[in-house]
Amino acid sequence: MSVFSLYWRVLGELRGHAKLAYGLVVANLVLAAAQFAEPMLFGKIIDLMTHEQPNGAPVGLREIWPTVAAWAGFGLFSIVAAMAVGLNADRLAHRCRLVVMARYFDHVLNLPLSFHANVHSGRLLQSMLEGASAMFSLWLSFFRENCASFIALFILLPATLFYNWRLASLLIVMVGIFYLVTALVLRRTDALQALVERHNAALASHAGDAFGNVPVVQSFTRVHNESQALRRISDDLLAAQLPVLSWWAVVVVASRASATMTVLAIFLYGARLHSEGLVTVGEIVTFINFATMLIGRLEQAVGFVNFLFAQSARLREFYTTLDTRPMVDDHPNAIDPGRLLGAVAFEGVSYSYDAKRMAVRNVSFSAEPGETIALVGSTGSGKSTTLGLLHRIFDPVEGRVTIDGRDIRDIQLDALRRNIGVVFQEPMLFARSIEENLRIGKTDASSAEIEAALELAQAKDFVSRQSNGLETVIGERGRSLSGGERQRLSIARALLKDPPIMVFDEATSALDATTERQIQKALAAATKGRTTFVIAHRLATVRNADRILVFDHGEIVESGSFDDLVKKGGRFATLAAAQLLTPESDRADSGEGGRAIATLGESL
Ligand SMILES: Nc1ncnc2c1ncn2[C@@H]1O[C@H](COP(=O)(O)OP(=O)(O)OP(=O)(O)O)[C@@H](O)[C@H]1O
Repeated sequence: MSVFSLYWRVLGELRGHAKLAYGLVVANLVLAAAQFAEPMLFGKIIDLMTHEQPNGAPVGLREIWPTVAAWAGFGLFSIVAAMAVGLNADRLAHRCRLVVMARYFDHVLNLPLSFHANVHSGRLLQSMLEGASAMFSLWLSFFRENCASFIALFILLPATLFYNWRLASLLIVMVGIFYLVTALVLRRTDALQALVERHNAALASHAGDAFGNVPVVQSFTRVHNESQALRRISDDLLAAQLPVLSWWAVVVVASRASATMTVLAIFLYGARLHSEGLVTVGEIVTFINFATMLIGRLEQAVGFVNFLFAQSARLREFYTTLDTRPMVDDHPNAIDPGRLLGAVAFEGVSYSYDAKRMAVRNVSFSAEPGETIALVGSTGSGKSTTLGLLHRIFDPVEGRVTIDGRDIRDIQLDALRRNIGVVFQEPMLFARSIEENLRIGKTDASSAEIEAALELAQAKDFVSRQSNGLETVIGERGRSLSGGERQRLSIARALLKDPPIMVFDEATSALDATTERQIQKALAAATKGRTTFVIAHRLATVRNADRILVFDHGEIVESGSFDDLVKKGGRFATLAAAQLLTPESDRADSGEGGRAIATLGESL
């Protein structure tokens, strides 16, 4: 998108307040005309004062006061009108800034997880704030300055030809030269400005990345290296920025020089025309005022173009996100089936992230309501992708997923997700109170329901130990809680939602043995009466699953109950042997993890 079509789109954002916006444009037109009338009336006053009366007496105040009064009237009107325009423009810009921010916020929250997997959340926040504030400045400058400048340059400047075409031609030549110099500088700086923006983005993303990984930076003693890397980017940024600044300095010098030259030319040419009786002194004064005013407008216009180019990368990034369409969307005939029973079937499902390699290939299985299905297999074998297809993070490229016999693409997305509770590997809690975090599962949950969910999730004790109980605010991503406490809260949250289908995506993999045992109890409660899918690396945790699906390279290579699979002596049996049947070697190999497995192995 070119810079000017970008600007056009930014102005188009005002369409929600079209009446006020058009009113401000008309007010600008009137204001620009009044500002042009002032020098003309001033020139008239000079002419009246220098015009001798027939009796040779000097012109008195009586002869000139109506013109002076009109001049003062226009001046006063301009001040009041400019104030009214400024105030309303300010209000409009503030209102619209909040509107576009809210639109961006809603849109980003609706974008699929596959989009969020590839974009840094800090970058999205920055883009929302910077994009909206760039728009705010552009709207404000449009109504306060650019609209009046546009009218002055394209309507009133040609109109001066009717006033005195000779002096008007000088003004037009000056504006023409100014335009050429600016266009040249824009051409020269276009590529450089793009480079500046690239370095700016690199600077922001490097800093964001480092801030997000402070523990790693400190423990790996990388502070110096990270600072050095930031300085290198800063040096590149400065190297690209300096030539751009030099070119814009050329514009400033050219504008000052052309201002002085134009005033001088009007003065000299005007003096010659005056000696030939072709202009009056008042007209010369009028045109000198015109020139000064136009130069002011041109300087404003250059400042604006410079600002627009500098903001273009931010605006593009803002609109790129806003234009990203969710890959999964509601089918026009999609329905809300209410609460589902939870009979899930995958029928020949395949999915590819990059349209080259299949992450999941021809996966078929079914689960009756209330059954527990475990997905196991080596890392990267397609387990999370398979379950992502169940709650429609993305849609299959082949095959279909059904619930209660209905293709999930025929179910409204909100309705589908209301029926599926997901406990993520990373608990993902909000920097809000424990209660607010739990209520995300069910906004209108009663105190008794909250208590019951906490009890089932084995979370009641630690919550009551918090300084403010349920009111305790748990910090960014729940950092003031331990990993196990966070995980139990996320299970309680899912339990409050009370969906017929539950998905546990490696919910216990990062926990110690004691916590894992507590969470196992919570999981057992959470799965009762629901169709449950569990991704697990520790096979002890899926001992009681109704069916285990063993994944390899995106395909199901074995399926059956724990005992059947162990008896079969295939891939699962090998994995189980490594984890459960040789606890001694595990103990030696993996310390605490080994002990956990051994303990669980014994309990099986
Ligand atoms: N967002 C993504 N973009 C591109 N490829 C992806 C993405 N997510 C996963 N993949 C690829 O798809 C394949 C399956 O990944 P998936 O996460 O489903 O495996 P997994 O069995 O759940 O692994 P793990 O046990 O390590 O979580 C892998 O090769 C992975 O690299």
